[in-house]
Amino acid sequence: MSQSTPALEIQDLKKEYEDVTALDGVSLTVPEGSFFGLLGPNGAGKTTFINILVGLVRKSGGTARVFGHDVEADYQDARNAIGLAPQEFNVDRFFPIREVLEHKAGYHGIPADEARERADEVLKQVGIYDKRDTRFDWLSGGMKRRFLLARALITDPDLLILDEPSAGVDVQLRRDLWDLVTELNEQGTTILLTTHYIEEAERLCDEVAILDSGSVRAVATPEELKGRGADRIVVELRDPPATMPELLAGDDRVESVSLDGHQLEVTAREGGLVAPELVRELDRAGLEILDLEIARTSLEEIFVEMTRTDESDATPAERANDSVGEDESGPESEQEQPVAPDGGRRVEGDR
Ligand SMILES: Nc1ncnc2c1ncn2[C@@H]1O[C@H](COP(=O)(O)OP(=O)(O)OP(=O)(O)O)[C@@H](O)[C@H]1O
Repeated sequence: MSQSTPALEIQDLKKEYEDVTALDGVSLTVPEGSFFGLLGPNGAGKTTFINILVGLVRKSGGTARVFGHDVEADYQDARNAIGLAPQEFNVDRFFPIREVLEHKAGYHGIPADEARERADEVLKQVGIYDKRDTRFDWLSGGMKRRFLLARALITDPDLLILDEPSAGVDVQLRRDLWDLVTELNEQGTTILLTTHYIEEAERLCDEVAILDSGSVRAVATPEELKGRGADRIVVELRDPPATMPELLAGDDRVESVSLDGHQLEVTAREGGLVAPELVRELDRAGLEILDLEIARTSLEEIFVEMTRTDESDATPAERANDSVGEDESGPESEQEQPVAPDGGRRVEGDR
């Protein structure tokens, strides 16, 4: 396997704002070409992390390199490699959006005629070319998001950073954004995405880091993370016995077995592998199965589990920060059922 320079190499990165520790020694490697998700609750340190990469915030310690360029010692090269679509609408509001893009391109050293071409190209790419002579203020909320993406793409960056791109956008735009960034990633652009929509990370990212209170809790593929939670196997029995024979004895993947009426419920890691063994044992015991369902743990549940403990000890500053995240439409999977709320769930397990 060829060894390319990682898009991001972060070692022991720290940031303190007076008495708040926003980053508490973050180490991460984002391989070139990957689609990497940075997940974390409000106040976890995601924006601080991004702002250090683009030179808006000065780190208190550690190192951060973008394609090998140190974000401080080699600031210009590091910055030129990044296209950032930020959370806030920090745009020059008084110029037609095409001009804003041309200025930005010029700032990065792209000659004027090329800048115009490039501006048109990215406006078409994000689907707002017909608004090219409109000023930013007059765009709809969704168009503003599209524009931020266009502005991030104007320099044809090797690393595209999307900070909460789906906040407050409708389903159609979200899909469009997903298609566009997937295509960019397939063409070789490395993507760093921060999101509160776990479904988004699950669909798009090949690797995610879970950041909580300034520390990385886990780095893994969404699939691996889901594998760390307990799945639920629910079996409906035709004639449940008065006393259930012991099932799955000695299988250390199994966390609980319970019978409620006709319904037998087993919680276990690797539910898909445990289920056939359960079926064999029930069969041997002469118990007829009417229905069987396996509910896999969602990434959402894993995420909530990993970040829950610290929520109650959040500092007032952290809690206050909760209100910063502008009126979001809320998590999409509130209806998810909790699995095995017994504190016994393995979330850090490394198999
Ligand atoms: N300029 C600042 N001065 C003081 N504290 C700050 C500053 N910026 C951020 N913080 C604090 O640092 C911590 C991390 O904030 P940050 O904005 O990086 O989190 P986040 O993960 O991006 O949150 P969100 O999801 O709400 O955007 C929070 O406790 C926040 O209150």
